[in-house]
Parts: sequence; structure tokens; C-alpha cells
Amino acid sequence: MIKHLLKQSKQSGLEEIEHVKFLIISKIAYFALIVHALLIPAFAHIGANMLALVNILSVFAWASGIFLIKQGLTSLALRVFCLEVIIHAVIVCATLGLGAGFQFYLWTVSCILMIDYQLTFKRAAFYSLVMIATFALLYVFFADVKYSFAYPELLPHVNVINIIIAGLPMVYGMGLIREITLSQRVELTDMAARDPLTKLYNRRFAKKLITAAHQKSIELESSLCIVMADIDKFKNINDNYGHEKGDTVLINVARLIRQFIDDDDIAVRWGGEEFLILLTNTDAKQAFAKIETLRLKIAELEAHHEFPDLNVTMSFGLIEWQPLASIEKMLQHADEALYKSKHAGRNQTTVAKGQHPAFKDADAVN
Ligand SMILES: Nc1nc2c(ncn2[C@@H]2O[C@H](COP(=O)(O)OP(=O)(O)OP(=O)(O)O)[C@@H](O)[C@H]2O)c(=O)[nH]1
Repeated sequence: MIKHLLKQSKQSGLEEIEHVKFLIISKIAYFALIVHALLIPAFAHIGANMLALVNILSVFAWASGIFLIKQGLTSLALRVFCLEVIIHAVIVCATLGLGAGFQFYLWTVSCILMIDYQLTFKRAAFYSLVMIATFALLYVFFADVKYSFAYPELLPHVNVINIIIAGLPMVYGMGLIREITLSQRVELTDMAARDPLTKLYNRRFAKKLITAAHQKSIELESSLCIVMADIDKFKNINDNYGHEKGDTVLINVARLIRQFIDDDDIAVRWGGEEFLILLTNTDAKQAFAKIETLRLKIAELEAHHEFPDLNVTMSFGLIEWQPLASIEKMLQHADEALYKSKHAGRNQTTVAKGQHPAFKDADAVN
């Protein structure tokens, strides 16, 4: 239920909490309105006419609150509900005694007040403490009030029902805060790990992933390839078609790379128009074939009706990771291979010198 509500809410952060709170409070308000309306004949039936009258006022208070919620004044509605609950709890306890359990709603209200973000923390805490003090004072002043109406045998059941109904919003509220906190933590971790434009991993975060993938490849004795990739003449794209189009090209290239790699592979926005791809379980020969396919796909990418003459190509440099070599050394070799691709005319893939038997005779494979 909580997850369902969170999914309904598209906002993030405090707005998300406010929106979910709005959904919950709306539901609770309708529920309370119906319960209070049903209690009017019930109280009249047991002879507690005063309570029946109070319940009419309560129905009016809950209906006003619902109206305020519909006007977008959720926080004000919340305060109306809190006031209603306090006054009602005190009057009911003074009339029926504490055995019916209506005093427990004060605890519910004290929790709800703490998640009213329009109140400062100090003020919310103060009001909550007033609720708890009121709860304690009820035991001081009304401990001796005896139930003197019809159906006394039902009192323990009413007590249990009130305890459960009063407790549910507290458990529900804690569950809600827990889910929101968890989902926001995941969101924040993801935001810290990814480049906002391309949604690929950013360089800082990727280093951890690359190190972990390297360790794993050593343990499994599997091959691992580092590929450095750079969009050709990207400055010209910006200059000729505008920075926004340049951004779109970056997004489209990143999407293609993401679609192209396997689940265990890692794609990183390494710099402005430079990307790093880590291909796991892949030797240099396989990586070369794979990257060549990607290169051709990228060259087909920007047949854009708006800019029919816009060609996007990429140059690549790749190296198979020698298990004992450092990440810095491997990145340096992959960069050198990329530089060779650029130097040899761009839109090509170069395998770093002497890195794999399949390429042992070649300085570079273009
Ligand atoms: N639109 C856009 N441009 C960016 C972004 N980051 C970097 N750039 C631009 O990318 C361009 C990179 O240009 P250069 O490093 O000269 O390289 P190049 O034009 O791609 O030439 P070669 O790499 O030699 O093929 C610069 O003009 C940067 O302003 C970005 O996030 N969006």
C-alpha cells in the first residue's frame, strides 16, 4: 500500500512526502467522517446524548477538514483534525471514563503533528508534548470516572478497537517514512553515481566499479578490456548545430552504448565527449569486433531530419587488461590507442600495441 502510494507520487524529497501525506490524510479524513457519523446514533442509543451532540460537531469538523484538503490547505486541515481529536478525546474520557480507550488517539495526533513540515521542528515537538501531557492528565483527572451507560460488557471490545485504530496510523506513518527514506537514499546514491546528462556512471564513481571488476576478473581468470571512446570533431557539432544539439548527440551516443553493452559491462562518461567502456569476459579480439559494430552503429545514428548533413562518428582505443597492471597504466595505454585512432583519421578502433596474440604483429589495428 505504502509503495503503491509512493509510486503514485511523481515528486521527490519533501514534495513527495507532502503528496503522500495528502493522499493518506484524505483517506483517513473520509474514514473518520463516516465513523463519527455512525457514532452519533450509537451514543444516542446508549443514552450519552451529550456525546452524540459532540459527534455532530466532530462530523462538521471532519467535513470542514476535507473541504480544506480539497482547497490544497492540507496543513490547516491537519490542525483542525488534531484539535477535533483533542477536544473529543477529553470530552469522551470525561463522560465514559478511560476504559473505552479514546485517550489513545492523543498519541496518534502527537505523531501526526511531527510530520507536519509547515510547523518548525520545535513547534511540532512542543505541540506533540502537549498531546502527551494531555494524555497523562486524563489519567490524573478522569481515572475515577466510571462507565454508567448501556452495554458495559462491550467496553473492553471498544477499548481494543480504539487501541488498534489509534495505533494503525502510527505504524503506517513510520512505515511511510521508512519507505520514503529508503527510496530517497537509493535515488541519492544513484544521483551521486551518474552523470546527469547521459545517465551513465560518472568518472569518480566508476573508478570503484572498475577496480571491483578488475578484482573479479583476476579471481575468475577472465579477460577484461578497457575501451576509451571519443566523439570526433565534437566541437564542430557544437559550433555548427548549437550546444543543445551537442547535448542531444551525447545523450543518443550514451543510450546506444548502454544498449550495446552487456549487463556486467560498465559504461562511463569519462569527460566532456569522452566515454570509457569496460567489457567484461571479453578479450581484445572479441572487444575489437564488438567495438567495430558499435562504431558502425554510431555512424548511422544521427540521420536526423532536422540536420541531414550531421554526421556523428567516434574513435576508439582499446586494451586488454593485463592482470597485474595498474588501472592508471591501462588507461594510459587505452588513451594512447585512442590518440592513434584520432591521428589516423578518426572513426576507427585501435588496439593498444602488443596486447594480445591476435594483434602481436600490429602496432595498431585500425
Ligand atoms: N554540448 C556539449 N558540449 C560539450 C560538453 N562537454 C564538453 N563539450 C564540448 O566538447 C568539445 C570537445 O572539443 P575538443 O576537445 O576540441 O575535441 P573535438 O572537437 O571532439 O575533436 P577531436 O576529439 O580531436 O575529434 C568542446 O567544444 C567542449 O565545449 C557537454 O556536456 N555538452
